[in-house]
Amino acid sequence: MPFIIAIDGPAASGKGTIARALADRFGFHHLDTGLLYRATGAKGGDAVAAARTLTAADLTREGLRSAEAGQAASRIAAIPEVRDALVAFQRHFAAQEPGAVLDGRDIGTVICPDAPVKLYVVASDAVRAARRAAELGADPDEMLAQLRERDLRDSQRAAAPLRPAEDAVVLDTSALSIEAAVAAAIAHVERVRGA
Ligand SMILES: Nc1ncnc2c1ncn2[C@@H]1O[C@H](COP(=O)(O)OP(=O)(O)OP(=O)(O)O)[C@@H](O)[C@H]1O
Ligand SMILES: Nc1ccn([C@@H]2O[C@H](COP(=O)(O)O)[C@@H](O)[C@H]2O)c(=O)n1
Repeated sequence: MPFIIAIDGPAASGKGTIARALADRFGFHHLDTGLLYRATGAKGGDAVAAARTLTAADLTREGLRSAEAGQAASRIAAIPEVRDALVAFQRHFAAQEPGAVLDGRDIGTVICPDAPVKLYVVASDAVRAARRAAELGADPDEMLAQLRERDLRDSQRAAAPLRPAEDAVVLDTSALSIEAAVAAAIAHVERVRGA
């Protein structure tokens, strides 16, 4: 049976960084599920049709990591039919041997509710804005406003809102280096796997 690691949390909290490192460390597959929503939003037109016809090529479109693509993704991610269209792909991905790491907003709550490891990665608003500003070469105040707007929309939507699963372990990376955050995540996975 594949070992599934579900990682959720608000924007720029460090989910993807930790997810990639865990996949690397344990030899698991990794899926950044935010990319599915970014690619769907970037296709334009009818979002439900875009989600239903998403291809691998759509995921390589230029500009998907931009702040604008993140905002567009968050708007279409509130549409239940868009989310429904992306569920099967994510669950199929998660079923790969020897295991998979998926990061997003609803992995522990909706996509893989039985995952043995669920991490909910957080960091303070100011830290997240500073990290994203450095990453995109953007203004930290502008990033702060955008992150807050996106988090609010993601956590208040009716369909699969952003929230920790009841059995998720919260990892606050505000004061942690990337190395320290990854080490904490690896230690948790090893505890669960050894249990
Ligand atoms: N512990 C950390 N210390 C310093 N910088 C970090 C840390 N974790 C992540 N970063 C940096 O912060 C930025 C955001 O991290 P990352 O992309 O992993 O966040 P995310 O939660 O996956 O974001 P999103 O949900 O928007 O995809 C990246 O530039 C990353 O290198
Ligand atoms: N499982 C997920 C993943 C993402 N979203 C939405 O997509 C937006 C972009 O995600 P990033 O992780 O790439 O920043 C995000 O703000 C969510 O609205 C989602 O709903 N569920």
